[in-house]
Amino acid sequence: MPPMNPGTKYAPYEPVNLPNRQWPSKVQRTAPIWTSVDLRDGNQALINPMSQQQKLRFFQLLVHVGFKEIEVAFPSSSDTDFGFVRTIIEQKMIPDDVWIQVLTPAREELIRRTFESVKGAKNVIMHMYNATSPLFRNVVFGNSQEQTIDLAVQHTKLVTKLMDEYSKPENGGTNFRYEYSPETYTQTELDFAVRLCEQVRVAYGKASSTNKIIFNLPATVEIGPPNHYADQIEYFCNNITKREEITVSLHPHNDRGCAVAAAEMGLLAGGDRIEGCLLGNGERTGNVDIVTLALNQFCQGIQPGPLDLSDIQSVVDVVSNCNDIPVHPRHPYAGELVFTAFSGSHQDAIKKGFHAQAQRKEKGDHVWSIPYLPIDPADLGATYEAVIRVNSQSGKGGVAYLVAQSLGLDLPRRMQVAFYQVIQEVADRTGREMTTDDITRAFTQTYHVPSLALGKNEGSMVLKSFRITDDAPPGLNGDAAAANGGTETPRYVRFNGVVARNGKPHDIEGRGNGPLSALLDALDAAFGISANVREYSEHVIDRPGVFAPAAPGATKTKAQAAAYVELVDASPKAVAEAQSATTNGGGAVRQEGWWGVGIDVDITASTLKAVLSAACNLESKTAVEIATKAVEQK
Ligand SMILES: CC(=O)SCCNC(=O)CCNC(=O)[C@H](O)C(C)(C)COP(=O)(O)OP(=O)(O)OC[C@H]1O[C@@H](n2cnc3c(N)ncnc32)[C@H](O)[C@@H]1OP(=O)(O)O
Ligand SMILES: CC(C)C(=O)C(=O)O
Ligand SMILES: [Mg+2]
Repeated sequence: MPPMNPGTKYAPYEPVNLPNRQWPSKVQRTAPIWTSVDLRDGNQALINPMSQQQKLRFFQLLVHVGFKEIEVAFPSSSDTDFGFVRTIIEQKMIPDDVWIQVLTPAREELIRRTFESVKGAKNVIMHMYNATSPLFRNVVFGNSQEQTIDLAVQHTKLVTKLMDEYSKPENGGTNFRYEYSPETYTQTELDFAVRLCEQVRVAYGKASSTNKIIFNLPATVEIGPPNHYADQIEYFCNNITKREEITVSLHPHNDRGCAVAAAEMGLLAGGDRIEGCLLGNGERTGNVDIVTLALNQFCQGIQPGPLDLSDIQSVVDVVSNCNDIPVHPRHPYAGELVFTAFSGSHQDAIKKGFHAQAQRKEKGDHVWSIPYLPIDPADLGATYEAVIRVNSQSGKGGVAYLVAQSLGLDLPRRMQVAFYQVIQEVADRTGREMTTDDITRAFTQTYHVPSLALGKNEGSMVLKSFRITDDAPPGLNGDAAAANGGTETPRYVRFNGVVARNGKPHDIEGRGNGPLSALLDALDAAFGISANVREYSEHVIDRPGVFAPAAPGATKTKAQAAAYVELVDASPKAVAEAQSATTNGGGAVRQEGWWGVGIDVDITASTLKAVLSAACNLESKTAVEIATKAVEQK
């Protein structure tokens, strides 16, 4: 069968003749009026429309989020909808500054029923619609253009009359505004739609600059690209008279997946107001998603009016529960995975971005600028925990970021590589994502860092006590330093200490030009562990985390220091092997290094502990096994 030719089946949209269009060079600087239609358009699209209880819960969320206009029902459709409107009015659940909106078709009995439903409410937007496109005129109503205008005009006059009645104090004293929707606006001839709205405005007779009539221009079905919608809105704004008495409202649906873009371009084209649903529920592919729209504005530095989405998880919970539709994990801003980077290069950039941002902040620059994160997750109530997650696609940057976040440790770059290799191996062996908890446990166990929170693994050699004393041949240390200006002099020290080896205490002793080399000398003498230091660094732990509270025995006021040491095996056997590998390989072969970490309030003690931690790993060469066990034993 030959492939179907869509050109014979589907008609393209009709471009708008708008040679001097202005909207493409405009920039949005203010928030529109936001109107939620979750409880009407969203509700009518559900497999099971919401119960009274669910509608109440949803309504409370909408009020809490800050909506001042809420389409609460299609009251003539069912007892549930009618009853819901009565409940929120009679139980005084509508804040004084909130306008409820109710939708009715242009049918007399349904309009009357709709007015009955809102009796006694303080502020009501009465919303009437009829479809206006040729397809609907011909197929659904069998109406000409003039008959369609007549339908809208006659029923608008009825609306005006009923508004007069229901606004009398004895009938409830309601304040009314009128909204009219030429349903299927985007498929209607534009000049006809404008002519129709002009006549509706005249029939309404109450529009003024302080009581604007709302013309809601729906993309009932999204049939063209977003620039087409914008052209249609700009055309309407240019051609309707008394623009100052009109609120132009946008009501995009998402059939082509472009509702957010259509709304944004429609605002540039002159729209004042948006009707949409939280997280994009609604007929077929949904109404425009107000969460996305509002947060798109927020991260352009625009306060999205009264809307407060700083607790996005509550929004997700209520919306998905009431609609009984889950939120996609990649839904903009709200999905579970939208702040998460698994891949190594993204993690590396994010980690560097956070570091640079902290430095800029110290200089008073607070502007958010982090690679791959268009918005600060904290602004939506999300934790940074979600930002970086580690699996087999992750790199050293991500692992180091999690260690820094959970333990407050800034690993030296080459140690990041070493620990990353351990974690990669563990991820491959276990075949699953490494959680922050997994990585934290693996780290503390691999480097033998005892922690109150994470239990003990002190390794096979534990420092119990120590003393460092000057041990210079006569004339060196202080004397020689004084003699040559106090700068270049080697300083000889003696280490005396007790190290428990596999639980058994040993008095050990050594000499060197500093505490670190003196301890290495002692380890060689006592246990035959011969090693050289390749890298050493230290820092104060100044971030909240597992090690921020003082360790047992530490004074509360003194911060802990972290020391990192990399040792290489200096035994004659290892040195000979390295030499022969270099000779046979034709180039310098870098010997494997073994890292250790020490944490203590005393900087010398943290250094000595780091040496012992590295020495344990050098001796046992089982870092990956230890880490795997730590993860699996959880
Ligand atoms: C794009 C939108 O979202 S529009 C909103 C749509 N939402 C809903 O329809 C949800 C609630 N609706 C309902 O509960 C029902 O449809 C009701 C109660 C409004 C009406 O029910 P029914 O009287 O059984 O009519 P039904 O739903 O079949 O509507 C079709 C009739 O209404 C007419 N009609 C449709 N839209 C309109 C309108 N906007 N104004 C006037 N008449 C209309 C049709 O021409 C048709 O008339 P006919 O029976 O003489 O041929
Ligand atoms: C009732 C109207 C505004 C509507 O929901 C639509 O056209 O999509
Ligand atoms: Mg709609």
